Amino acid sequence: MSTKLRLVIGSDDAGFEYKEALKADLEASELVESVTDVGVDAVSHTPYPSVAIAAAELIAAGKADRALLVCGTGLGVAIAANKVPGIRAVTAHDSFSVERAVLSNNAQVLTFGQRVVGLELARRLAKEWLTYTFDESSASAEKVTLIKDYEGVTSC
Ligand SMILES: O=C[C@H](O)[C@H](O)COP(=O)(O)O
Repeated sequence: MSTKLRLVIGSDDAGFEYKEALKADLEASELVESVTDVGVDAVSHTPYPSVAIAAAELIAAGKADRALLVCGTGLGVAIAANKVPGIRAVTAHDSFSVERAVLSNNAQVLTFGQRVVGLELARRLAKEWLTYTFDESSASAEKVTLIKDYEGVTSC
């Protein structure tokens, strides 16, 4: 079985430039199997909740492993993605939080704010994000299970 990641990437208009730059980086990574772009493109103006929910639903359906989403702050896409059952989405603009988002929280969705973080830092954080894998036997796993139990979703 391949251990490479099936990724989804998306943004609203406010995150479009970063989304395009990050997409190119992810597509070039040897840790990535595929990158599915759920928009926006250069002409569409889909609002951030629609993009984030579309991305999160691909993960919830088992069609992707993780998503990287960008809006103005990273907050709106995280809020929207978290409405999809089984999804854990976080905004993180520092290296330690990105690490813990995976290793502590088993978050499948990472979000950035184009109006908050510099592009080169976002690119570096995304690169680091790919290297982490949640350990189901870790002490963190039972805490994540409490979240799953509350939701009543076991598939994600
Ligand atoms: O969280 C929302 C995002 O930052 C979005 O890109 C901008 O939203 P707004 O236009 O409602 O401020």
